[in-house]
Amino acid sequence: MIIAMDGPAASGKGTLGRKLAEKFDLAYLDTGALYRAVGLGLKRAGHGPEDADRAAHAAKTLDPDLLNDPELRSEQVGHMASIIAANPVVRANLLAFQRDFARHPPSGKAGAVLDGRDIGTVVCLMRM
Ligand SMILES: Nc1ncnc2c1ncn2[C@@H]1O[C@H](COP(=O)(O)OP(=O)(O)O)[C@@H](O)[C@H]1O
Ligand SMILES: Nc1ccn([C@@H]2O[C@H](COP(=O)(O)OP(=O)(O)O)[C@@H](O)[C@H]2O)c(=O)n1
Repeated sequence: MIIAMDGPAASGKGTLGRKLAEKFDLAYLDTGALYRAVGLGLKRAGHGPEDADRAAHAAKTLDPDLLNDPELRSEQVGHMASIIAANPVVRANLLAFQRDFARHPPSGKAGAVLDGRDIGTVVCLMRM
């Protein structure tokens, strides 16, 4: 089972998505965190979000440890994420990560909840 939570910022995707994942024992992925993690990785390496090639590479080689970093939620990293999210190569590279998570949820879970702006429209289409 895959549950797609689509919606704009602060519409409650994360709140409801986490609750659904807990209730049905599913894996949960906050896809905004992926874009934020790319931003945080660039920031730590001393680069800006406009560096398209570096952002694309960082998205392909995403460091999963960054997903749990407290700085992920900072306003600066959120701003970087919004610039990075406009890069089509970054989006394509993160698509692979998201689809893999949906197809093979971690920890042997029977399904996944994905939250983001484009889950039902792009990431988790019927024939992905
Ligand atoms: N059903 C709800 N009723 C009232 N407030 C809510 C509800 N769902 C979420 N919120 C609040 O709205 C804010 C944004 O929720 P969040 O789940 O972070 O949104 P998103 O993941 O879509 O950005 C949070 O402060 C959260 O506590
Ligand atoms: N599926 C997604 C999730 C986030 N994003 C972008 O990633 C940035 C960070 O998202 P966020 O963590 O603040 O998540 P929201 O609660 O704003 O959806 C935002 O600028 C979103 O536009 C995206 O483009 N596609």
